[in-house]
Amino acid sequence: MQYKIDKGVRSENVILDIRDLSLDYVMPDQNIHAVIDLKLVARMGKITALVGESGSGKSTVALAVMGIQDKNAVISNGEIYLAGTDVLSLPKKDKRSYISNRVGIIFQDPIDSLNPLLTIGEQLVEAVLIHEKITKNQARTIALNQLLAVSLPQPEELMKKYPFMLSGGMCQRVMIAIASVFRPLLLIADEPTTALDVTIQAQILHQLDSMRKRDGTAILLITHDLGVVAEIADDVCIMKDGHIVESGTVDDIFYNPQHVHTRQLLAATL
Ligand SMILES: Nc1ncnc2c1ncn2[C@@H]1O[C@H](COP(=O)(O)OP(=O)(O)OP(=O)(O)O)[C@@H](O)[C@H]1O
Ligand code: NI
Repeated sequence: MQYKIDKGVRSENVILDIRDLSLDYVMPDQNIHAVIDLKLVARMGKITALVGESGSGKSTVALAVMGIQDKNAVISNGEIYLAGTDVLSLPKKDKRSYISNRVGIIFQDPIDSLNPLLTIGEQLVEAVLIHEKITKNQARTIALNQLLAVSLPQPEELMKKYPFMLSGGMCQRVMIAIASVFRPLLLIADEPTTALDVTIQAQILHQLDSMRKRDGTAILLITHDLGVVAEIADDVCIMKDGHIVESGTVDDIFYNPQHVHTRQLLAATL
């Protein structure tokens, strides 16, 4: 089967281009229209924020891009172009590796995302070895450098520790180190700072920003916190009830909001 490829998408530094995506959750008594005709673009070296209240469909979008949506999810329409190829048109056998070679993801609860039974070092080395054909020792060196890159002190000691021995903020940095180990084109961060206290939040956002600058990663930042958006995002998509009701640059959204829902969100933040 021929994949759907759009070369134009590639030339404009567009890493992710979601076109008219509709996704339903099929329930015994009804279908929930979780995503409706959604359009969203993420560009190389830019942070695109996907903002909306709880239940608006943000995580559903993230899972659909990763190809790991729940079993009862049905995509009824649309395309998800990742680096120029519509991942929805890829055969099942190619889809997982195509996506996982290009996209990293971090979730709200870093402690749950790490394996409690393996040390930080084991998990990082494993992540390196998935993507590179190198020796364990070489992978260890890369792992140590990754921990330094996310400003974690004493990486040698840290490698020997288990996740429960770390604070939430440290775990989230380890997750960023794991997600960035293969320099993904796109990083999806789903509420990455929600579970953390304010000073740690700022440090994690700083790590995402330096990943964007250093590697040119396109970042899709999912949040309901417009304060975070103002601080770090380039572009913003406002989501409500499965729709994008408004999108634009940070300045557009904050200084010239068009949609009543955007104004309500802004008013609630002040
Ligand atoms: N597997 C599922 N089956 C049925 N409904 C689901 C399923 N997963 C999510 N939903 C529903 O789909 C809608 C969108 O959920 P989603 O988790 O994408 O929202 P969200 O914007 O990420 O919310 P939050 O900010 O709380 O994380 C919600 O109404 C949710 O209850
Ligand atoms: Ni969510």
